[in-house]
Amino acid sequence: MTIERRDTKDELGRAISERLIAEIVAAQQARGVAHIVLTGGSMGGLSLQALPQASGIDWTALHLWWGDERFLPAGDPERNDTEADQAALSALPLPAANVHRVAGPDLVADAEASAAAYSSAIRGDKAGDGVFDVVMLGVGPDGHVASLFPHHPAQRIEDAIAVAVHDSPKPPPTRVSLTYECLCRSRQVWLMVAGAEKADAVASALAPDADRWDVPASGVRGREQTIWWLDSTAAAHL
Ligand SMILES: O=C(O)[C@H](O)[C@@H](O)[C@H](O)[C@H](O)COP(=O)(O)O
Repeated sequence: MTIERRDTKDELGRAISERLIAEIVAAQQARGVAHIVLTGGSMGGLSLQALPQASGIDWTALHLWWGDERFLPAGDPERNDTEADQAALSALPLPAANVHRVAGPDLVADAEASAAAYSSAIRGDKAGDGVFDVVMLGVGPDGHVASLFPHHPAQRIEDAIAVAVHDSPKPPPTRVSLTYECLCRSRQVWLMVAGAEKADAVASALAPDADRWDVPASGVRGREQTIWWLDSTAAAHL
């Protein structure tokens, strides 16, 4: 586990974005393809900011996924992918088929059907082992990651890649999330946190006795690397 600190949220976002480009290039060199999981939240857009100017990326060999999605129709301003589109994706020369969106109510009957379709997409992909190169996750002030919330039963689902989440404490109430099992199969997991209101969650997640039921962010790790990207205010209680 590594902690990367930067003074401000902007510096943090820039550093993440530059490192992301380096990891995409490295994955493509090593395995011919890069599978990256994006996050919503305020760090989501910041993490993508340098991509439109990146050189050295084979755009046809880059696949993008999401750690969670709000169960809303395509293009809804509240969807995590809409935010990513606006932040950078629409400016990237990426084949549309490489952008793996979570289906909303315009495409499937319910969040269960969406989670099943998303799981099949991950399983059926060329990297069908579900091993992502980098999973990026924002962390909520309550310690949630993706749509795995403290004391929420969706956290307890096993033997699944993605789950439907109902009655989310953070609106909107219906979502689809990757499971711990899937997230922790990734090579690298990055937890990206900025802001004083997250300092307690960061300290709790990094405490040696942290329990993921109480602090979901403490339960995700990469197989090769786990990086906590923190600005100075989020790191204040460490
Ligand atoms: O669907 C969501 O609600 C987001 O994906 C969520 O999980 C987010 O990443 C965190 O809440 C951190 O968000 P901020 O960085 O905006 O605080």
